[in-house]
Amino acid sequence: MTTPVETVAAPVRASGTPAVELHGVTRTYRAGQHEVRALDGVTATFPAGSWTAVMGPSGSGKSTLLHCAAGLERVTGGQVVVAGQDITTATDADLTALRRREIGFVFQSFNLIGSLTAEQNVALPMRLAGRRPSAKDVTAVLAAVGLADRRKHRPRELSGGQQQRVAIARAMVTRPRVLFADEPTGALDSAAARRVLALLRELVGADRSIVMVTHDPAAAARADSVMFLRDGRVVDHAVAPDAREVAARLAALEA
Ligand SMILES: Nc1ncnc2c1ncn2[C@@H]1O[C@H](COP(=O)(O)OP(=O)(O)OP(=O)(O)O)[C@@H](O)[C@H]1O
Repeated sequence: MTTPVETVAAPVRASGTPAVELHGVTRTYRAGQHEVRALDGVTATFPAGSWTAVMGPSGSGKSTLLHCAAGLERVTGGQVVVAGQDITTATDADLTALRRREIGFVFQSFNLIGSLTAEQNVALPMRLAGRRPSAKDVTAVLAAVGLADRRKHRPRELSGGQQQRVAIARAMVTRPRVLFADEPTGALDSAAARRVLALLRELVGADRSIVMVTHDPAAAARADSVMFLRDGRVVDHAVAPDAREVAARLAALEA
């Protein structure tokens, strides 16, 4: 029996209102006759300005945690607070507004719109929020991810690593406080993955945090701290571990 660990990542730059707080969060799914407890009382704080990796064996609840923390899924019990706002009691309209204002999302499969150019993809979140995207802002974020010269390209005309950098630019353009990344390097070769991780490192700042699910110990080691899940519970936590330590702790959980 493992005792649940209450996690507080401790990056150097932590300050102010936490990016995300989870208080006793549970999420259950009904699968036929059975109930699956994907999250089982998770309490964790993700401070402002921190980069936290979330790891654990397959089925341990990583994606569920990310979706609940980002307000993409409702929790069954407990409380989720994003940028000081309790999203568990928010109306759908408030939640959508908060997500558009405070949250960016990057997925393993990039999720770009194939018929739109890089700059049109980047401008999309602002259009969805009913704001007129400024060409200057769009160009600036594409330049920040090293793709100013690819702004007219469509996703199929870009490499996987370039597509993921467009997806990161799209997530950045609204200047969200929290960037949630679900296996952002999972579909990339090691050189492209390194570039994406270096970009994420540049993004973490006084007011911006990253919560990243990954299976890759080398990717997790780029974060400020690593939270380990098993069976829907936080069972371990490491501050600034190297890749070998991450791999060893993960192997211990998978044993
Ligand atoms: N929509 C759903 N309906 C029923 N069960 C679900 C649903 N989504 C997730 N689960 C279950 O919840 C548990 C946690 O799933 P989750 O996808 O969060 O795990 P994970 O750690 O991200 O796994 P992986 O590393 O394999 O992606 C699993 O047992 C899974 O089968």
